[in-house]
Amino acid sequence: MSVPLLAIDRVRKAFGGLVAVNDVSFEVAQGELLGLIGPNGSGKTTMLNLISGALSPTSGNILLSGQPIAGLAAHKIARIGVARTFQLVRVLPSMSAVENVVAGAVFGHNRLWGGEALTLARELLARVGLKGREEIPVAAMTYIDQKRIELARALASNPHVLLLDEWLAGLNPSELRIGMELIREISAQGRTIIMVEHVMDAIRSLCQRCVVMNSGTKIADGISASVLADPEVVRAYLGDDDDA
Ligand SMILES: Nc1ncnc2c1ncn2[C@@H]1O[C@H](COP(=O)(O)OP(=O)(O)OP(=O)(O)O)[C@@H](O)[C@H]1O
Repeated sequence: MSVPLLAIDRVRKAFGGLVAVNDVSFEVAQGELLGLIGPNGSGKTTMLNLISGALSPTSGNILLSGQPIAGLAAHKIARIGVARTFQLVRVLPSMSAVENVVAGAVFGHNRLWGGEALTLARELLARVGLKGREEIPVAAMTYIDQKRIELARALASNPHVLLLDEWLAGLNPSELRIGMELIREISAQGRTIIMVEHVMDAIRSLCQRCVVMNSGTKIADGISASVLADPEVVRAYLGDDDDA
């Protein structure tokens, strides 16, 4: 059997007495676009923080192409090939769009410098729909454009795995369509993606498979259409602010 690109193996994260991630295991295949869903506070962002190295697990293993990465510093994991976007966009506001993306190329897995980094940054900005706006300071750009920049910056490191933390949140309906199309395109180019998302239409339409967490525990893992119809999953969401 071939090694999965990413293996989460009985990963646990406790904050004092609160178990935010409770012995969760799942695998992600090369090229897969996996949805990671669950009600508010179910442990999704904590899981992304464990994969990207912002947090160390209390126990369990995380393997990227068979190599253990759990507990390594975030910058090391970035170099090995994991990039992410954040729930609240994190861009460098005083810098231009292209400078932000160059930063991703310089510090990530790819590590390009100078002209090469600049060329890649311009290509990626065009790909996310920002051609002609490369030199504008990020602070002067709209929210969706800042999200595009953050995505381009993550892609600039040419990551093996791209983690999207509610990348579609806060977009209006027409921006949402554009955003979904962009994720679809990036996935079609073969990039492996885990997307944490509350927009269920996006999960249904983009992710063939999804993993569901509730109170830190994995409660479902499978084909999105059947997982979303699973009574336990529906129950987990009842009473939650699912804005889908
Ligand atoms: N650094 C931390 N210290 C203490 N508790 C934390 C920390 N980070 C997360 N938690 C707690 O862990 C639980 C899971 O939080 P997490 O942010 O992972 O959930 P989530 O599924 O991403 O939620 P949402 O959909 O609302 O973003 C919550 O109870 C949260 O309060």
